[in-house]
Amino acid sequence: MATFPLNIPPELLQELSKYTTPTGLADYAALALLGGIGATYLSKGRLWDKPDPLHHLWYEQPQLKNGGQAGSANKETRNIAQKLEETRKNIVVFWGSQSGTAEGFAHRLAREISIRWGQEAMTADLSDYDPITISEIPNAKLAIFIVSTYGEGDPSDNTAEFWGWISKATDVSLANLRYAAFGLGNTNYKFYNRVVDVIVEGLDKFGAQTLLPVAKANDAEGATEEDFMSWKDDLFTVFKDKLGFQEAEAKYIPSLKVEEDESLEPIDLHHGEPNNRVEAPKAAAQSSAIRTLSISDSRELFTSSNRHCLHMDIDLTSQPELGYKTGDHLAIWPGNPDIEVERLLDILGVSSRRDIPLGITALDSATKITIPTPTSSIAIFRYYLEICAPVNRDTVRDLAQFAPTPEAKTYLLALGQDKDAYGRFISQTHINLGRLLQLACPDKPWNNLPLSYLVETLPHIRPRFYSISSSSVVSPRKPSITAIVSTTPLAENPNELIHGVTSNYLLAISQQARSQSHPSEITYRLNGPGDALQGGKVFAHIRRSKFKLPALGKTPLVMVGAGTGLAPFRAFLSERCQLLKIGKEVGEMILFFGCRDPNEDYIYREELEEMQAVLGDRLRIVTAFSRLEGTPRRYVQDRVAEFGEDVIRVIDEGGNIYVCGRAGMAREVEKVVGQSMKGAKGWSDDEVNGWSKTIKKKNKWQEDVWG
Ligand SMILES: Cc1cc2nc3c(=O)[nH]c(=O)nc-3n(C[C@H](O)[C@H](O)[C@H](O)COP(=O)(O)O)c2cc1C
Repeated sequence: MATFPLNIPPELLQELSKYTTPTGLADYAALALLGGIGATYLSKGRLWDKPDPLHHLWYEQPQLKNGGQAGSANKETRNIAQKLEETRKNIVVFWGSQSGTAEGFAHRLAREISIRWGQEAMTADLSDYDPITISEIPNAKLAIFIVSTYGEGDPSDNTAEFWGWISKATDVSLANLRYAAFGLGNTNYKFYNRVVDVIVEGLDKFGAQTLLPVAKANDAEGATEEDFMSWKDDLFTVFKDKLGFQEAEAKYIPSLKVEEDESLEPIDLHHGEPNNRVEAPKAAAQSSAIRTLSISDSRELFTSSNRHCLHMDIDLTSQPELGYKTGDHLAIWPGNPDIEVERLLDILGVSSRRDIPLGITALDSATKITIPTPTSSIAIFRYYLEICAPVNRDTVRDLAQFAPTPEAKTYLLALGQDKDAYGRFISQTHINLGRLLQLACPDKPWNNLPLSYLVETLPHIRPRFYSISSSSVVSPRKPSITAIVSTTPLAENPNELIHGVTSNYLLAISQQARSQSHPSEITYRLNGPGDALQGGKVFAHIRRSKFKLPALGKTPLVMVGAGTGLAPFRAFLSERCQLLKIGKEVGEMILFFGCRDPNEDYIYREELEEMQAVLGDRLRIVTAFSRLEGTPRRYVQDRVAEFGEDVIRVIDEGGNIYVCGRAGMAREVEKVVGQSMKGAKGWSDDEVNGWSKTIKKKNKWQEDVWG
């Protein structure tokens, strides 16, 4: 074993030596010393996928917040059959969801099953129950699975345990289980809807009986919502024709009570602080708890007509327990813009009662409350519910029953009737709830629309994830993020802009620091609940990622990034510069970077040039510009194809390949590298596929991609 210039406890050294090659460890030991972060950095790379003996050094264990009822299901039975029995439910809708879509579908489905089909149904977070207990669900009951695929064909955090069980279980009989399954995915990803496929394969293998063929939503087509609704129609046909369920008029029956309670003191309320109590246990293995973090610096990397790109440094000094590793993600919890919050309060007629304490209670023991209670309507609309998203067609039809006038009712029923017409309407308007209510009935408040309906129906605010663009060695206490501010003109009405919730919230913070207003004059309560965010702070947490540099500095790298997909490579390169500065060997690197125009959105250009000067011919930067006047459009995948020979040589020499950006781009890159492999080695398609599977398994090909 190499000797270490660090004060590392012997037991830690012994543990580390199991996972890391001596040379690689030496590189990072030296770096760690330089970065002033001690031995903790040594856990990067290979330790990642092993049980992490150093976990506590990096990631604070999530802390549950006292008070409130949210998450109470965790204390209850983990046997789903027992839970169904205790709560007298006939149907369980399990959900596995990362960003909330599958979860929202599960709640909607369970409610519709109860209301329209008179069947007692409950939803269940897959992580709340022991997987084996599905084998005890009696044949008279039904289980429905709604699960999304994430990462690279991976389960969501809350599906991980169930997935592990169903993939590995032996000797299980599910002969009693009757089920239906729906998957959420996107064909831009290589492993399209893999999670639902694996789950269904497992259920069938163990003898479960399916009610109807598995169905899948494809987000690439923007059709997730309509795919879900048509599967739901098919399921309901089975209910009627095969199971003989009787259909009743769909009338809202609340499963929650949301009630004003003036006896509560404001000090006891949840004013909008994020819901660690619910979020933390689900994400415990992957994430830190949600914290209040300062933005120490922010600047615009570029500004064009309706595009901004922000660089922000986050300060971890007030959170000594919190750390990150190069390649991790930072999750930002946004607040909704004032204009939409006010619109909803007004249209519901609750503006003057916005601060009155609200208690939320479950009306039956199978209902889990996921908004912290007690709270207030202003907190609910500003911080807990996703009020800016376009309204789905099911909700449009549902809302008709609460309409203040017969005309508004007729309008909503007609609007929600036709799938294609509604699709066109949404692409022209991207209409959110407040705007829809205003459109349907501009003159009267919607007094009959219960808050409980909105709490049950609207998706809950989720954080947005950003790939950290700094190196944890170079900048251990200041992770940076690089955020493109999303402002999309409506396809059919380019003067109307759709503002991305989190990125515009970040832009407002950044503008405030410069005493300027948001360019579209959108305002937010930037001081946060109870002024917790005063002075440019955000609610945020750090999420572990598998996107990691190899342990050895001399391992060659190919990096392919488009737009803000450059973010993690800025981190990788600065880390490698640091290695070189301390006399370590650094391998060859090729960075492919794509953007529109070098004069518009070539982010971090000067920094890259400086790093190029340090790294010399170890780094080659290959650019692709898609909108440079007078030149043909070029994308990163075109450049990777051009440099195919070099890419293959680097891979053959043991190099790693990294891709960061949109999933569609990542697929194109994979295609062109496959073609280069075929040309160079005379391989067949099968051989290329086999090779690509193997190098991904070995973490030699890693992706950090999004929709
Ligand atoms: C980072 C990321 C990775 C994804 N990976 C996959 C994938 O490997 N396969 C797939 O079919 N869909 C993938 N998707 C698409 C999601 O499954 C899809 O957007 C789904 O609607 C999300 O549902 P949820 O909100 O319930 O998690 C991915 C989406 C994101 C943002």
